Amino acid sequence: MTLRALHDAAREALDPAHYDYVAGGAGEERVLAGNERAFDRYALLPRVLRGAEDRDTAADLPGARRAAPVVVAPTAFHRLMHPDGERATARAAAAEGAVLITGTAATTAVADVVAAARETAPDPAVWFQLYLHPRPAVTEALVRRAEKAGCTALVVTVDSPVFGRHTRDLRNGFTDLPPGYAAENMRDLPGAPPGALTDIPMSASPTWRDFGELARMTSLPVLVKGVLHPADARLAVEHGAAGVVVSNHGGRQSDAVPAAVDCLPAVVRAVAGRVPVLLDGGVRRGSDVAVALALGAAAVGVGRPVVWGLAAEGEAGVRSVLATLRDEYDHTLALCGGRRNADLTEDMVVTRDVVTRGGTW
Ligand SMILES: Cc1cc2nc3c(=O)[nH]c(=O)nc-3n(C[C@H](O)[C@H](O)[C@H](O)COP(=O)(O)O)c2cc1C
Ligand SMILES: CC(C)CC(=O)C(=O)O
Repeated sequence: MTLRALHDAAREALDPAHYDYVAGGAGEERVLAGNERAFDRYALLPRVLRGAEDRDTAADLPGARRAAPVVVAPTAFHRLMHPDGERATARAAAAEGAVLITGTAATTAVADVVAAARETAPDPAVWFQLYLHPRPAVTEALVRRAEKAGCTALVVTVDSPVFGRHTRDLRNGFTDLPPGYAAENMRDLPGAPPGALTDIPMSASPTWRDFGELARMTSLPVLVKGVLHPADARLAVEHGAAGVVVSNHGGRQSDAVPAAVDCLPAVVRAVAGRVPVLLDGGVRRGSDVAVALALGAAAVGVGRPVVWGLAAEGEAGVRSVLATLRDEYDHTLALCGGRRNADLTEDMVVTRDVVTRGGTW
């Protein structure tokens, strides 16, 4: 099934309020729409006669050597989308050699997510996404939980000092998990009530100093997710980040920010090769992956398409999304005359209006 067909099947399968939770964004959903539209503006200028055989698309990421360049971005509540929930997503990602970022808002505990991944592959890469909790003891407990489970990296989301205003959720009255579901990673934490959406901490107070403390409390690599400004990318590296994820949270936080991919080149320049830069938001085809990699990303994250695959067909649906993007990307790489991700360079990305105007670039 194509990604579009999986989306349509997911819409059929899901409770409309749950569909809207995934599909929707903040405010008027301008950023949500803009993330995808931004990719439409870019075109790839191939190089020819370079030899495009024996392609190898593996990426070296923190805590994930030779991973697929397409990473599963953290998305909440997989058991609402399919009875097999995060376990299905974990098995699919492991089978496809993709990093899975599971998060604090998962409806399956991180130890069970890693165990499911290990049923499929001997050495899967599962990263754990968290927020900086107002109580440092809770943040630390989450870190230890992820370490004990066998996660190979942590991802701290920094674009959510407050919850996003998801217009559709407010309209549908979807403001918390239904009875019978919980954010399982929030159970039995020091001083934290168990598992409701509102227990998932989004403190307005953390600073780079708090991030630095977190990075020092663990030997795992710690990435920062939700950076758009190049100065913040520089600060992230200075405070010990092992990677930077350029992201506007899929248009679910501010509805006034630029498209994620449009922020990528400046962040790549600011980071200057010191750590890998990842990008998520609006990646829907292999050529989007190629554009992001050419603009300097080491890998991309996909959010909604993975959830559509899960809702439509469980583990097989997620595998199909990851395999489709991988195959399309590999094909695009060949058509660009490339054998390695690094063969895609910034000069090969042009904006379509520049081409049509016949201008110089
Ligand atoms: C349903 C849903 C839930 C999400 N939950 C989280 C989360 O718990 N933590 C987080 O850092 N990002 C979360 N995100 C944002 C994604 O990690 C990612 O940034 C975004 O989905 C990328 O855009 P895309 O959906 O266009 O691929 C969520 C996104 C969606 C769609
Ligand atoms: C439970 C939320 C923290 C999940 C989230 O980040 C989102 O819905 O965008």
